[in-house]
Amino acid sequence: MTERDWRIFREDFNIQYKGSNNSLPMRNWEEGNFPREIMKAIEKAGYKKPSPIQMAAIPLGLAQRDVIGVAETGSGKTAAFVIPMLTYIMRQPPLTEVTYADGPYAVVLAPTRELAQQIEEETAKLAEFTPYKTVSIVGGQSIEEQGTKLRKGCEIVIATPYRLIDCLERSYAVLNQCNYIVLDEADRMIDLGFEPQVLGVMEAMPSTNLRPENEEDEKHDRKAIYRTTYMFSATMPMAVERLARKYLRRPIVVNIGNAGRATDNVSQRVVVCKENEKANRLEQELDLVDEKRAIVFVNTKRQCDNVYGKLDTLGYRCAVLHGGKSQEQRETSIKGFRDDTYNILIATDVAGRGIDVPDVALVINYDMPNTIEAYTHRIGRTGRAGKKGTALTFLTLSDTDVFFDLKKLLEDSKAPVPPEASTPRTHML
Ligand SMILES: Nc1ncnc2c1ncn2[C@@H]1O[C@H](COP(=O)(O)OP(=O)(O)OP(=O)(O)O)[C@@H](O)[C@H]1O
Repeated sequence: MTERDWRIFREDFNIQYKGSNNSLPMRNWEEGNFPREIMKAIEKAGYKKPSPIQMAAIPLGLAQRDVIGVAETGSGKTAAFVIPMLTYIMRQPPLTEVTYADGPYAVVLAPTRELAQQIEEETAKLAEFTPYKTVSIVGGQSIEEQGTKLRKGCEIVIATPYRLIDCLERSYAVLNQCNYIVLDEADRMIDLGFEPQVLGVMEAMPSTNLRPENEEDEKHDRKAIYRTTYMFSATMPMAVERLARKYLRRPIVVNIGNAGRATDNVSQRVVVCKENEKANRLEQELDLVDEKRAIVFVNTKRQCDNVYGKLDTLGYRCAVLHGGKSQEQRETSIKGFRDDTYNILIATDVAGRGIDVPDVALVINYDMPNTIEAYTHRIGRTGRAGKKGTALTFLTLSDTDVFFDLKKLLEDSKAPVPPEASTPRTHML
């Protein structure tokens, strides 16, 4: 293809690069030249063709370039970093009883337990035909058991930052030969105050393989191993850019679509109402959705239990997901929502990020979140993998702080803006 053809190809898939990049997008899986074990897993997963973020980011990971990936929710970011990660590991000497002691070859950090476990499932799916072991290191489970699993050795660790730092400090984990790190939902990890722990993990990795500051000093030996850092998220605030400047070497920014914009597959509706009208409206909406899957987001654990109590009494098949529940209760809720034991999940923002349950038809913001980023991630739980979805938000006079950002996002998405939500804040007060 000519340069003009490539430009048209990038425009068709809304792929934008920033940084000195000489890798071309991967138009189909065959162009990735992956080991056959990985191709077999991709075929078994039913991934007919790569999604745009995979087309752009996978070739960069294969070339061991540092990548900042910014894409809409539900666009396939997980496979976009897992596939090059597995290919990188397959290029390393197989680990043995002895060399396992130097730790894993790769680490993936995620902000929440649920997202870490979902990444572990996607990794297990894609690594099915390889001999590689993955250990999940998240809170809410016994750290001693996790230490035992780590001592047995693994190629990949998927972790939440706080628990991994705890394991490093107790010498349950070492990262002496880890040259591949992924920071998924990086903005959320910073929001949650995990920056010190993320820095601690980066510092525990060998610095000998950092790509040189200037390109001329790069080794021109194709077999050279450089540390690869992948940073992914659907929004990219300043704090994350600062982290990238500190730890990534001449990263290539891959932007698919307009970062932070709600996906086009989600039709958004906003209803302005009073707090005491929400329960009735919720019932009306759930009756319309019939037995399809719906997620109802609320802002507090108390509200979560309150809405659950109302719906359970009315006979709805519903479950709750919030930080006040035990890890076992949270896993039961997610598992039951996946296997259709429940078709309604009532959740706080712990489920808002990165949770991927197929065929969620409706997301209801029973409470409007406090930030527009949280709104974007919540509604991204529907309209995934190219399917359509609906998001309905109840807005009250106590949400005026976010009216302006919401109105702008709705206008950008060409979604209807209720007249009450478009009046200036002073008037509302
Ligand atoms: N190439 C593909 N073809 C079809 N389906 C895919 C492909 N890649 C990933 N998927 C599926 O799409 C869904 C969304 O993938 P994933 O969870 O990685 O999205 P994401 O961009 O990480 O979303 P989030 O921002 O919520 O983390 C998953 O069910 C995954 O199995």
